[in-house]
Amino acid sequence: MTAPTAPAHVVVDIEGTTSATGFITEQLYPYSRKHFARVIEQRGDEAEIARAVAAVRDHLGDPGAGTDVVVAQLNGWLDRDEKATPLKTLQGVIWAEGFASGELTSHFYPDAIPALRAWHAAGHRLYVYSSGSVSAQLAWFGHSAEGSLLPLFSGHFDTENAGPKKTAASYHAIAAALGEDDAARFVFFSDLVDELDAAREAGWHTVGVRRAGEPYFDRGVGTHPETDSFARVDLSGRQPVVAG
Ligand SMILES: CSCCC(=O)C(=O)COP(=O)(O)O
Ligand SMILES: [Mg+2]
Repeated sequence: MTAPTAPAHVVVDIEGTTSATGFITEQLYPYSRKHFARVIEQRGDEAEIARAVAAVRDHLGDPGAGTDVVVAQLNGWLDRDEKATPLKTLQGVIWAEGFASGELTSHFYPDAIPALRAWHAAGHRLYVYSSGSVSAQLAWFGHSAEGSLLPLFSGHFDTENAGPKKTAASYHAIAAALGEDDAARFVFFSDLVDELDAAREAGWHTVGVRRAGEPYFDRGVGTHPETDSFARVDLSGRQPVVAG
């Protein structure tokens, strides 16, 4: 029998975990709202955009829905902060434009980047699993105040390539995509207890990130190990340890 080893795959959520939800809802959400119609009209032939628009029309049960109807649906999801995959896909495309032009920069809690760098330097492989689309993730991590963090990451997962975050099957899908048979080699960081429960059900280690001022702070993280900072998390042992 081989001895259990330290978690090798560190998977992080974005909103409420590496980054402030308020920054995303106050800066990125209005930016996407402003550009939905233009992107659909001007770039609607691109495969990713066409797929997302078709998914909105499917949802509406109206294959001929015009741009105004599609945009109304997108804005409705945005108003309710529903993490619908077509909304997230189109936001990702729009935000990528904003980051590329310099209109947007990403936000990270002060402890996040040093910890990500340290875990990467210690040999852990880092991944993102977020409701934000892979395009959005690439733009976000590619444009931090400290430059691109993308070299730290070995892969990106979203609700399109892995599935919904509150379902254990999605965590199994990520492990399968990475060719990792041992679920205990994963540790997932999130601010949302339902996501942590799903990861735990799949056999992963979990760390609940509970930062003051975040929307899910009062809800707590159930029985998952809890931290208010990445700096308190030690990943050198068989399971993550949060310093008291
Ligand atoms: C810049 S990435 C996009 C953030 C976003 O739209 C989102 O829904 C993130 O949610 P999560 O908590 O799953 O990271
Ligand atoms: Mg989150």
